[in-house]
Amino acid sequence: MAKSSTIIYTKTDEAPALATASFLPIIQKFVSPAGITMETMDISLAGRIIALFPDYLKEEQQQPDALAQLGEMVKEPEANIIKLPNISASVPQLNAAIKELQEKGYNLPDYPIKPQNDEEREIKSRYDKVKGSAVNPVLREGNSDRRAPQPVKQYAKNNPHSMGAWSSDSKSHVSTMSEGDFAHNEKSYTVPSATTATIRFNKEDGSVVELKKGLTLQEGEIIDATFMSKNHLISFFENQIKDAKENDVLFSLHMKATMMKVSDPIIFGHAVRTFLKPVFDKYQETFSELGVNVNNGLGDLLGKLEKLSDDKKSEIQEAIWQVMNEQPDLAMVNSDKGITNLHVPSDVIIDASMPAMIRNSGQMWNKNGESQDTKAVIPDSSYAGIYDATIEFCKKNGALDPTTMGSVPNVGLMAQKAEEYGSHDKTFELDASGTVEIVDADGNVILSHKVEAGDIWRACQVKDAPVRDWVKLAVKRARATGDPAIFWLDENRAHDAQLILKVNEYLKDHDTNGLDISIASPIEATKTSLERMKKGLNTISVTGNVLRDYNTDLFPILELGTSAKMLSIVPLMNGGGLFETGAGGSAPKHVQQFEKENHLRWDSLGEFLALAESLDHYSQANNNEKAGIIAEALNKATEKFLLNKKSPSRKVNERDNRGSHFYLAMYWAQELAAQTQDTELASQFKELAEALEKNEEKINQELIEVQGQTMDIGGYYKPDADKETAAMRPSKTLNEIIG
Ligand SMILES: NC(=O)C1=CN([C@@H]2O[C@H](COP(=O)(O)OP(=O)(O)OC[C@H]3O[C@@H](n4cnc5c(N)ncnc54)[C@H](OP(=O)(O)O)[C@@H]3O)[C@@H](O)[C@H]2O)C=CC1
Ligand SMILES: O=C(O)CCC(=O)C(=O)O
Ligand SMILES: [Mg+2]
Repeated sequence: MAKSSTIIYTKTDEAPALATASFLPIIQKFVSPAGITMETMDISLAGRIIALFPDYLKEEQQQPDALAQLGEMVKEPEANIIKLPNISASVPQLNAAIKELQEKGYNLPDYPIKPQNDEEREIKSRYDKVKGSAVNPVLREGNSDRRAPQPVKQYAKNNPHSMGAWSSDSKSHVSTMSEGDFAHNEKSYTVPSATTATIRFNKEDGSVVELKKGLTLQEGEIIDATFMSKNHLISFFENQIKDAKENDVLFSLHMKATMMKVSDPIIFGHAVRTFLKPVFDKYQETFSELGVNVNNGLGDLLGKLEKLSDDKKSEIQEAIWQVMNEQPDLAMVNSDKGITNLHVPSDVIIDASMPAMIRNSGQMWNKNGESQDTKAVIPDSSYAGIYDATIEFCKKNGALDPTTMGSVPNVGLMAQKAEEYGSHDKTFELDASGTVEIVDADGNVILSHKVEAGDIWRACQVKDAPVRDWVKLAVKRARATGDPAIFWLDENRAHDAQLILKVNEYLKDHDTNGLDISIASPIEATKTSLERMKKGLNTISVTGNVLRDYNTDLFPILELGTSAKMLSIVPLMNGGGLFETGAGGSAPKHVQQFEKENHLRWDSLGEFLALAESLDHYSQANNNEKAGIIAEALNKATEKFLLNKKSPSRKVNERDNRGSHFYLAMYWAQELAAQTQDTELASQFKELAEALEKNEEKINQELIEVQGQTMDIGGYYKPDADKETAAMRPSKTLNEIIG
């Protein structure tokens, strides 16, 4: 049970976890006068791994399964959770985290990629629970409301970020499949009455495999099935590699291998294999012996070569470089270190990578560290069109102007593992040709596909209650803002056609008088939204789960320069509140900078916004006036923070994340001292405000003088808690004031 006096602040990974070590003590100081306890729950990758293996660990090493507990909590009306971004681990990240924990004395088993016996299969199935996007879908028992708050938008208009210029002769473009992909093979069905289904694979040789049993389907639920044809995918890659070479553009693959943890690493693997086909043809046997898993990227292959004798290693490395030379240049993740777009599946994540490319004149980095026109390869065509439409818009109109452009907030359907993002347990790479079918409890075949060996088949679900709630939230946002709302749904797509029937039906439950609510395909909706945006007008995008993810990086990155400044609320369907911080991730490169020179450029604005919403929700849910006043003061402090430009600098020896927290605290205390609704609170915070003001210079100095040195906090995935605290709270003066 969630206690009603408690707000949960999640402990996650990387930059957000570092920021928490500095910011949480400040929060605790400010909320305690309202009787609120801030409790942390550890959902970091390391924490989640440890929680999986109590039977392998010493008692003092064990940790409870905080994610499972939170998963229950979000269903209770008292839930009030601030959720920071966490690592959605690819296999290379998972392996690195396991290795770090093993080195710290945790007797954890290795992750068995190809389990050989029951014990290994059991270990793998445990690890698969923490792999990829394993946190967000569990916590998201509500739909999402993501937008740029007014002061943030105003700040961007007054202080525009750089936007790379676009020219009409840019060769950059999006390439996507025109047949054989998930989009083109999709079939969809709305369940008339509750049933329990089975996913059955009738193989060509006559054998039958039950891929999944006990799939419960609720009345009114939409279920889709589709597959990606391996043959079509490979010939698509072959054509695109050739085309990139001919047109002298960088080849760049954009996937969501973290969130789409089953399908997308396989697709990624096919890209690597196709790119290096002659090498794979020649050395397949050696690669199998080495246990190369190409789904983990070129990095895995190169790493495994280290096990070979020097001669053999050089021979294969030589062969790889030779093929790489003949192929088009790859977009680079890090040109200095020679890390390509195909090295690690979690290095290039489409939601963040495509907007970054668009903001950078449609260019990515080549091996010489120069930016160059790029072919963005997005195999499945379900959503690729929105990036194509945006790129074509920029070619025609030039870059958008942050000082005048409008906004595209989002209302996203994501509750209860909606759509593709809940498909992992129903995604299969097929080992033979045959027919995959979903069969209901009465033996009726609901959906069926003919497949070939190597195809990736998947089913996606969306329950009825989340759809109703999503429509309600869309109407609410349209009413609150007066802005037009567009449901981004394509009547020609099987799933969307089913959803459109529901949207039209459920809109009737609301007063939509005077509101401008329409339905348009994602491509048309992109065009309309961009045209309006250029004129300074706002358009609410009401989308499914994948476009929620894409749009809440795409538009914010163009509008605000980053999605870190988004307000990201999840009104939980049972009445609680989940407050996500920003729309971005955990920015691993910020940690690298921190370790190199003790400067953390993570901007906690997302945390400030989420915290204010959480306190406001708390105040209303518990009739706690003080919490409301503290929330309002925080919002005012955040405005002042923006106005006075106290965000972290990107450069060492200037104010970083820690210094930005100091300013937030000072402004927050000043606002609380100045308000007149609660004189007790005012007097409590007056002294604090004065102490912070008086020591401003000294604290700044203490926070900056520690920078410029390497920083070791005793680990990456599980840092040493004391070292982390010491690193993130280096100002003695500030610590004494905060306590
Ligand atoms: N909700 C969640 O839990 C999410 C988790 N993730 C996870 O995050 C990791 C990294 O993903 P990636 O796709 O690189 O996306 P990120 O959002 O972490 O990073 C992309 C870039 O955005 C900028 N950025 C994002 N947030 C901030 C911030 N608060 N302050 C300053 N800059 C910020 C940085 O750019 P620059 O430094 O150039 O300014 C950063 O390099 C992955 O493990 C991914 O799975 C990703 C998205 C959401
Ligand atoms: O859960 C994840 O892997 C990423 C989530 C994400 O990118 C988002 O919600 O915007
Ligand atoms: Mg995202």
